Amino acid sequence: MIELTDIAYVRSGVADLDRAVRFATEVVGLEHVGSDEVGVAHLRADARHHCLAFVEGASGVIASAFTVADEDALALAETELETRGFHVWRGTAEDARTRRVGAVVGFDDPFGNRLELVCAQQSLGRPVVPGRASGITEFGHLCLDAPDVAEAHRFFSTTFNARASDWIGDAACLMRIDEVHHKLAVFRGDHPGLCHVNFQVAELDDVFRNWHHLQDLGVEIEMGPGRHPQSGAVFLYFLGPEGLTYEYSYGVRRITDEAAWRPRFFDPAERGSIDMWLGPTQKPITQPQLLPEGVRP
Ligand SMILES: O=C(O)c1cccc(O)c1O
Ligand SMILES: [Fe+2]
Repeated sequence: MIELTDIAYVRSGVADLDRAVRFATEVVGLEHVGSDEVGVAHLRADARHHCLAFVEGASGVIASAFTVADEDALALAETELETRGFHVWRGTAEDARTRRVGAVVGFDDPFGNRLELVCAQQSLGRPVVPGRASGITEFGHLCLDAPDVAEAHRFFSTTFNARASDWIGDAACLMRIDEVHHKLAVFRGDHPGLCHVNFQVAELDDVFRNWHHLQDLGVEIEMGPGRHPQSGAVFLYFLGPEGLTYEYSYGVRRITDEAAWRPRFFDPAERGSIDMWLGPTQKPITQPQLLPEGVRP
């Protein structure tokens, strides 16, 4: 089993690099880490050099990356994946440099998602310089699409140290690789892809301040503010350029007693299964006399 130590970055192709970078900095509140590289932009949320890299070219996710402990772990992972029948790409020194990692290997998961394993991801000592004070504290999780969520869980939990923290029927599986409720989620989708990238914010108020700010800017709010019953986080999903969905959330639970935790099974057909602030679907009251005094339908 390959031990993933953390999520590292998402690489995403963008047709309009400047627009994607402006949104990620001025709207989302990430830092654009300058470099001499042409056609690639590194976005920073925390101590990682970057957690999001936009690469000029065709729109769409290129790869989602996880860290392993060191070079030896990476070599073992490469061998393990090859033994399991995966074709493994070993990046060159330049591939590693543009990713700001010590070394990188890549492969396609059984569902067509390009995954990269890296070691020695560069950290930056200086404070993050956010493009806007959105309260982002860290890159929280990444969510992939796969046609069969149960199969995806089987893959990630047998090939790697991912454990199911909670299920939303056959629609989603939220998996942890450390104490955080989930760093990786898989949502059911007809095609491989990146469902969303999540950024944790410092305060509950940041979710709502960002909500107002995004509405003022005319950004499409996809869902929320709401509260996930799984991680307990208050969330807000919104749409960035070229189909990249961002999620702010605050208050993700940590699973500190590994032995005691049991995954829960939420029903995607239930309105509250992804947002516990949504009650059962209200049927319109057709008998006004049932309404409290002074309330009109
Ligand atoms: O945080 C969560 O619990 C969560 C649940 C469903 C979907 C998500 O994206 C989440 O982040
Ligand atoms: Fe999420």
